[in-house]
Amino acid sequence: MKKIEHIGIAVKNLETSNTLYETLLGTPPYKTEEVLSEGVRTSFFRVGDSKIELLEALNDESPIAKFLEKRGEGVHHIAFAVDDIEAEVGRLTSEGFRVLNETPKSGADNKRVVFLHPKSTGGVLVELCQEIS
Ligand SMILES: CC[C@@H](C(=O)O)C(=O)SCCNC(=O)CCNC(=O)[C@H](O)C(C)(C)COP(=O)(O)OP(=O)(O)OC[C@H]1O[C@@H](n2cnc3c(N)ncnc32)[C@H](O)[C@@H]1OP(=O)(O)O
Ligand SMILES: [Co+2]
Repeated sequence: MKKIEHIGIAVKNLETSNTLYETLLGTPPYKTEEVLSEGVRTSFFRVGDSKIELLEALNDESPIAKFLEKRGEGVHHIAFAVDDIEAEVGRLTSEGFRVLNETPKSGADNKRVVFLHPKSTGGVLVELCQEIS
């Protein structure tokens, strides 16, 4: 794992939270993107070498909608950058972690992503992401 690539935060309203985080971080979001396969609209803020990813649900089936209903707004996942996502999936599977999607899927901001179930990681949803070159 190279670094914390981003921290994902579930929000009810992206525009409202964009304003809040722009004031908090002193910088505007550098991009907004929809990832339809995840049912999310997301915006990204740079923080040093890492990022904050705000996530708004696009529909009721979105994992973000379910999370908001159960837990309310707040930290949803931590994403780690990796060089070789298939190798990391193999390593973590053999260590007993529960991988939610063994085949990487398309994420936001030009990444392939894999999630680990929070029940296998001490209650934190973990995302692995590899930059698409
Ligand atoms: C923008 C694209 C991409 C990127 O490029 O960065 C993203 O970040 S997309 C982000 C949204 N997508 C995902 O989250 C995909 C992976 N998530 C899932 O597959 C599911 O959300 C889940 C983690 C498997 C949970 O789904 P489900 O089992 O249907 O929900 P439950 O509510 O029943 O949860 C079961 C259990 O797990 C706890 N939980 C759920 N979400 C989280 C979480 N984010 N962090 C910590 N714990 C979580 C939940 O509370 C339940 O526990 P108990 O209440 O103790 O049973
Ligand atoms: Co993410």
